[in-house]
Amino acid sequence: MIAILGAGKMGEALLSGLVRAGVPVGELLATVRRPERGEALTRQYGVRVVSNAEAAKRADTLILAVKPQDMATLLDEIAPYVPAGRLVISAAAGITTAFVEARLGEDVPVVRVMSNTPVLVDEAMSVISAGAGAGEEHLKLAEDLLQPVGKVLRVPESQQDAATALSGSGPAYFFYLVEAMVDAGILLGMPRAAALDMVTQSIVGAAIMLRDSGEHPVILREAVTSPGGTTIAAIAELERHSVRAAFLAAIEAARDRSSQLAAG
Ligand SMILES: NC(=O)C1=CN([C@@H]2O[C@H](COP(=O)(O)OP(=O)(O)OC[C@H]3O[C@@H](n4cnc5c(N)ncnc54)[C@H](O)[C@@H]3O)[C@@H](O)[C@H]2O)C=CC1
Ligand SMILES: O=C(O)[C@@H]1CCC=N1
Repeated sequence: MIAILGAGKMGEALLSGLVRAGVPVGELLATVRRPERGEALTRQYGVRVVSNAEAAKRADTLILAVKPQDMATLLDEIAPYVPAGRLVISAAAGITTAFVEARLGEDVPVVRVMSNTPVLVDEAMSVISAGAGAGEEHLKLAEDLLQPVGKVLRVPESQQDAATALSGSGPAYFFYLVEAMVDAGILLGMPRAAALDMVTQSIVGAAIMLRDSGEHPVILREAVTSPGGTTIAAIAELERHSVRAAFLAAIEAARDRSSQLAAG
């Protein structure tokens, strides 16, 4: 039995992925704060919604998907019901495995995962790390759960805040870029729907080339950039506005914010 505690946006995305991956819905439990939310999840997926205490008692694997700020309260609530050896997977940004172990006991194996919303289309990037009490078998269990919904990478826990900043938040940067490019299309007099189509297909095509060609992004960009042409005119403006430096600073800020989240 697998329980998702705090089935909000990320929890529901993971839940839907597990269902698509063929986990029988009878093997899944969810917990929520608002009853209407629970009813909606049961209606859509047929999942049983239970209390945190019941989920902690019954499930072999607990996936914690509440906001970092709500994690201490949730852990204190379930601590009396989580027996030694139960696998706990924390999906919250910034929450360390030590934070979870300190509240559930050192004999509870904890795996920290940072996934992202493309889990909804089975294209997640999930980055996992083992806590002090978790071993190969626990990492393998977490991998087996996450592999059907995307790619899984193991990293040392010291790199989790960086992974959160890069791939956890990553989809938001691309959506932001798409918004900005569509605005540019509007500025040039393009209808919004057509602009969105052009930008979306360009980002999908570029992403697939990047993933499937094995080529370095610089090579792919150079192939688009003709001498004296249009692309270099645009790149010159991006450089003039320090867009590369802005990305470095932005992702560094996200990493720093992730490392502060456990403090509330
Ligand atoms: N949204 C995203 O792109 C990503 C989010 N995350 C992480 O996933 C976690 C959840 O984020 P979201 O899904 O965006 O937030 P959310 O607010 O949509 O989901 C959290 C859910 O937990 C519920 N909740 C809070 N306390 C509870 C309790 N004691 N018992 C039962 N349910 C409780 C809330 O009612 C809410 O529905 C966060 O820790 C975040 O850092 C990680 C990667 C990506
Ligand atoms: O913005 C956040 O804090 C969460 C973590 C990674 C993506 N969304």
